[in-house]
Amino acid sequence: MLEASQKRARFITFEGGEGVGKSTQVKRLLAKLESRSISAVRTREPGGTPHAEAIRSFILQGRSESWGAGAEAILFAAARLDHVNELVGPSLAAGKWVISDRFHDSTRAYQGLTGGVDDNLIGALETLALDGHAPDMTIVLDMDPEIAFQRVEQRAVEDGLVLTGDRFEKEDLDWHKRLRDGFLEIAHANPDRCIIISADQTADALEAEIWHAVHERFPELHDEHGT
Ligand SMILES: Nc1ncnc2c1ncn2[C@@H]1O[C@H](COP(=O)(O)OP(=O)(O)O)[C@@H](O)[C@H]1O
Ligand SMILES: Cc1cn([C@H]2C[C@H](O)[C@@H](COP(=O)(O)OP(=O)(O)O)O2)c(=O)[nH]c1=O
Repeated sequence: MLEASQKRARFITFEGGEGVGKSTQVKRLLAKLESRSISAVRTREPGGTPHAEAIRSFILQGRSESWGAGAEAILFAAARLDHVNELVGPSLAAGKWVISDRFHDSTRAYQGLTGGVDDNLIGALETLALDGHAPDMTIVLDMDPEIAFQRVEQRAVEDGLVLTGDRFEKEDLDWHKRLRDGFLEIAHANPDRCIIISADQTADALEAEIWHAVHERFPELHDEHGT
């Protein structure tokens, strides 16, 4: 029998470049947990709360682009602090698992490793914004950005949209390759928390691999909910 402390709600984040399938897999993992009667909430960054969504629109419309990567890192952290205080922390305290489409590793990868923001600033912002709520597990979806771009284009066609690209989707391929390396570097530096999974497989196969990894990581899923 597991101790009560081992049954606490878990915080799982998905990370990776644009179009690797994070949103798709966040939804699928949530459905899987709910089908096992585990209460869970789906959220995203930047965003998740009204204040954080306001910061999201501001940044993704490109309005802070000229402020530089350091100021943008602070804006993402401000959004994160609100998200953690208003949604992540209270949900976990209420016993709900939280599954987030991006979290603090995105600031480290985009603004830090790719954008050149000093590691000390990134580290200080993490301490402030996380307020002790580091994820229990981070799934890094890894894929060649060229293939991911094709997916993003396809998504735009399916949605009947003209692909204009937001603030970061507009960066060139070399930038996205550096970003990919950044996420891999973060995952290798945090092997207890992060798992790297190849996103270059069907959504069903990816869902199965992710569930296997989550199931393996959290013993409480074996005890009460089976596979
Ligand atoms: N495993 C997959 N194989 C092929 N296409 C996928 C896969 N997962 C998602 N897609 C499609 O690729 C596009 C981007 O997926 P999405 O989940 O929105 O990625 P992200 O959240 O990482 O930007 C969508 O059109 C989605 O339907
Ligand atoms: C959370 C976060 C996101 N971002 C970027 C990554 C994405 O380009 C954008 C979020 O837009 P989003 O539409 O969620 O991108 P995707 O579909 O690829 O997940 O913001 C940062 O640069 N820093 C951060 O801390």
